[in-house]
Amino acid sequence: MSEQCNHDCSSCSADCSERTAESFLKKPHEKSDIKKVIAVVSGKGGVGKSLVTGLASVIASRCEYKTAILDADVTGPSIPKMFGVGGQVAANEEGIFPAESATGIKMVSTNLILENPTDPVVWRGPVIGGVVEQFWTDVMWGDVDYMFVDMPPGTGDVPLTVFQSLPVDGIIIVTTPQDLVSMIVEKAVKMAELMNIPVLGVIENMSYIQCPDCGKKISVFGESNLEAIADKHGLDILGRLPIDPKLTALCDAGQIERFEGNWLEKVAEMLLKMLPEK
Ligand SMILES: Nc1ncnc2c1ncn2[C@@H]1O[C@H](COP(=O)(O)OP(=O)(O)OP(=O)(O)O)[C@@H](O)[C@H]1O
Repeated sequence: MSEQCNHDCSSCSADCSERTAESFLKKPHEKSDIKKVIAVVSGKGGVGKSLVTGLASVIASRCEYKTAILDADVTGPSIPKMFGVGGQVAANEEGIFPAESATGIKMVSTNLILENPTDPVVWRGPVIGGVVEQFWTDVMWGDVDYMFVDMPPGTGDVPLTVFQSLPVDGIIIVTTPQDLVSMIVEKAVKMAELMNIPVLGVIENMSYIQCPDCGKKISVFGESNLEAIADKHGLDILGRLPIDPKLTALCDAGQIERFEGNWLEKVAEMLLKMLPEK
């Protein structure tokens, strides 16, 4: 403990015995009142984490929750495009105003900060972590029931910063049916355990394709071993998403809010249980 200790670990860099994981938590902006924070993670890139973040947010919004997305995938932000949100977010001397989608989902993303959204983000880990923290501390989010955090892929430096700085209530793990991915799911589960954050469940993306003529489901990547992994770790399976060209088209057109499909009904049930009062 330093001699001038004021017991506010967030303003002190000393690594003393008084410091707890909680003390790394950053305070949100005073104009933010965020009830629940759910992080969407994947052990590796390209499994559809952003798509699941988008769909879960649309479901929360359809359940009439005030919904927001913090796009923590700073180097590969895809949320604004999926929602057809563009331009730069506004700011004043007090802070940053989040952008809003057509149905009123609030969001902040690096792509809404950069002058040109096709500029690559070539920042080092600590800078990226700092940007995510600022999305939490400097954005005037207002009243939010559910905030979904689209995490950077993997279990590295930036996810660690996010888990330490934001009061994450639970995580959703996104996976695909390949065998390699099951190992990666275990990494995500173990990271959540280390951080003491509950795993709300797992969603398998690209689970199958459905024949448009006969309705048969074809497991393109082979049979999934999701049940075995879920059993091993006591995880709920929150849904399985097909590979659906309509979803791709909606994402590309910025129309994700129009998706139809009941693949993630269990997500709605979970949200209604976590926050019965709106
Ligand atoms: N089940 C699916 N059906 C159809 N298209 C899909 C599906 N999953 C993902 N896609 C398409 O792939 C694109 C990339 O997915 P997404 O951005 O969600 O991956 P990601 O895991 O977030 O990637 P990264 O981790 O690299 O950021 C989506 O915009 C969508 O067009």
